[in-house]
Amino acid sequence: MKQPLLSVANLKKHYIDRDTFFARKKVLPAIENVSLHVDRQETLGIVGESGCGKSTLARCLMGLEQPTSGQVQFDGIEITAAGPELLRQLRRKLQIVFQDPYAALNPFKTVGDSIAEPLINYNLGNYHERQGKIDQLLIAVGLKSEYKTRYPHQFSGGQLQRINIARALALNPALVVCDEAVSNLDGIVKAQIVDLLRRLQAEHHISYIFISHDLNVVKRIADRVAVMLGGKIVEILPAQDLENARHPYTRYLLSAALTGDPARRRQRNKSAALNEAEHGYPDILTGCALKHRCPEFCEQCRVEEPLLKTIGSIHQVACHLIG
Ligand SMILES: Nc1ncnc2c1ncn2[C@@H]1O[C@H](COP(=O)(O)OP(=O)(O)OP(=O)(O)O)[C@@H](O)[C@H]1O
Repeated sequence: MKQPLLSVANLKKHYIDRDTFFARKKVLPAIENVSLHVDRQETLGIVGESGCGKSTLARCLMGLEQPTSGQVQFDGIEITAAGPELLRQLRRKLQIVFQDPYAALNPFKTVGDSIAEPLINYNLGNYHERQGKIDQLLIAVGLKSEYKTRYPHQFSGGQLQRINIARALALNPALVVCDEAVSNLDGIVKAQIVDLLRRLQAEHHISYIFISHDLNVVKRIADRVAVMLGGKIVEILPAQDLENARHPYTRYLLSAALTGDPARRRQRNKSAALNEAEHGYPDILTGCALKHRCPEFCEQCRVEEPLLKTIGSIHQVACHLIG
């Protein structure tokens, strides 16, 4: 059997919140027992609402943050046990694209200099070779090579994200983590960047971890989708099976993603009204919100007492969406 490019086993990250006034410590479990893998040239989508632990997971996978426990193996090498030099070498193959394309670039540097930065850090090529590589990268992401002398403020958000992608590709990575990389972009530009990522994947044989709170975008790019809730992965399923997902939280996310369709929205309003009449809660979250009335649901999504707070806020979001 082929070894996955990335495998994660029982990963946990707990933050400590120190209350200086009362000198007390509170443990904040950001991620809990996460296990997953990413194959070569595969895109794993990670979806979940704000605060569910997606970015913390990304930072732990990249070796940017030390997990509390668990293992992350990249290309057969244990990242969590790697020393600084090994980590530096591994990072060549592991890149990240962040949400805010402007903040990710130095406003005082030309975009050419920003793209050249990783090449200089790893001592790759001389000045002329690097200029050639910058030209190639800009063209690969659909921009003109002349743009390399311009500054970030001279570009649109979509163009800036293309520049960030070019920089992420400079070291020929095997895995790129896209952490809400298209969330700040408008509809058509978002779709163009997703298409660009897919083309680059085919051309450069890259794997992606594509993190987003937007299931519609994830469906467009991912081969498999991991659904996160309260720091845990509640299910991982092939993207083509999403519509038939059985897990109530995945169904809730699908339902929230459908709010743009007026017919579906009316249908949901009707079923929510029926459920509200019966249980006092909308259908999607009946089980979670009414834990004690529906233990079967809670067992299914492994909801524990501390998570009920998160569920409570999700419930409010759902009520809001249903209107
Ligand atoms: N450095 C930190 N110290 C303490 N708590 C943290 C820290 N970073 C994240 N957290 C907490 O961990 C939880 C998960 O945060 P995280 O940013 O990973 O969520 P997320 O799903 O990426 O959310 P968003 O989509 O809003 O960025 C949150 O409750 C957050 O407050």
